[in-house]
Amino acid sequence: MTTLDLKTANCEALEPAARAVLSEAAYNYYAGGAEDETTLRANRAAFGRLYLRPRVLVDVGEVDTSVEILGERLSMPILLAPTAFQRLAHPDGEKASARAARAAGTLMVASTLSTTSVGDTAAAAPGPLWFQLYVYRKRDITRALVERAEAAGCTAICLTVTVPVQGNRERDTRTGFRLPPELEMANFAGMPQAAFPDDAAGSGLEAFIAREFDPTLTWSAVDWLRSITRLPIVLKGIVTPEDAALAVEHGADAVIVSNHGGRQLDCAEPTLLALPRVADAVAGRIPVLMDGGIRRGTDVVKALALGARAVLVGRPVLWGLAAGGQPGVERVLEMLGGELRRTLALLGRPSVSAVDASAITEIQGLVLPPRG
Ligand SMILES: Cc1cc2nc3c(=O)[nH]c(=O)nc-3n(C[C@H](O)[C@H](O)[C@H](O)COP(=O)(O)O)c2cc1C
Ligand SMILES: CCCCC(=O)C(=O)O
Repeated sequence: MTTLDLKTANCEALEPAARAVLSEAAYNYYAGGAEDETTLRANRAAFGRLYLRPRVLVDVGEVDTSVEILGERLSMPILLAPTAFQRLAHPDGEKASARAARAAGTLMVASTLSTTSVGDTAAAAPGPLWFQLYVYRKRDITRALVERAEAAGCTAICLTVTVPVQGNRERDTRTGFRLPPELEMANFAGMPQAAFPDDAAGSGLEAFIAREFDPTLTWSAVDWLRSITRLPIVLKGIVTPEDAALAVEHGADAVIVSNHGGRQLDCAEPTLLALPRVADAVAGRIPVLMDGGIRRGTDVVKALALGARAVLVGRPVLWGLAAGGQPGVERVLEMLGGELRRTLALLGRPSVSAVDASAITEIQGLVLPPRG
């Protein structure tokens, strides 16, 4: 990958460059979704159903993309979603992504299933870092993970609630997805949990999840988590108003509208369409974030207009990382941030807080919050 390639690409254009350097199994693990990948495609397609309503003759000489989330001021409402196994993409893996997030003035959510420990990731890029948590059958392990995240200085725990069992990822079954022997799940260093079961046919990750993740998890796990940490709790994977109301009731400090990038329940509703209903149920009591299919600055604006405080990006960061390491991820963030700034100017909304439902057209079948 040359610097020129990085300069000319947009987010989606980086995917082929990443594919060229990834193993077949790693590429398919990153790119893939569950079953027929209906939700994977629908997440992206939903953005095409919404159009923007530019206001003209507005002073956009200064455009402010900054936003505040859980007490942190970020340069833009674009965070790095938690994604597992980043050293499959590049030897610098999670450290490179965390440094790129820092350089861009935003933050990364470090996955439980990282190939770099949360302590090493935090040390590589001092600043705000959230830790994404999966709850294990063995609660001692879960508690130890939370303690490590706290010791590393993480500023929030992001509990992902979309994986009671793994989605049916046929690409990974076909490739027999597993980690190469030189990589481990570094948050479990020294524990049997650091490796996939070695006798599993098909996807090693699926066997690992079946063995370790707690499928009996209920809302009481959120109360338990609250009892063991004072860090803010962000619930990732809320897509219905019913669950949004429960999240607020159980003391969540923020929610992320997410269907796990179409990797878990296929045919789940695209997140852009779920977002306004969740935002409506939350009614401003806590911040609502969203992810799934964000590839352009206009996508970010559409999500903000439907009630999101900020968005997260998953796969584009992996493409940038694979194609160019830390500079590749920096380039992804620069492209998205630049597109966002230009979109706000063209839209006649000189700041993120000036974006409300009046920025988008109404589409039949979409329940939008009332016009601001
Ligand atoms: C390769 C890959 C690994 C992921 N690993 C995790 C993870 O460890 N924890 C988690 O909460 N979400 C994980 N996700 C889901 C992302 O956080 C995010 O919800 C999703 O990728 C957003 O959609 P996008 O890729 O279209 O931006 C992963 C997604 C991908 C593509
Ligand atoms: C399914 C849980 C493992 C990592 C992950 O979240 C993903 O691959 O999407």
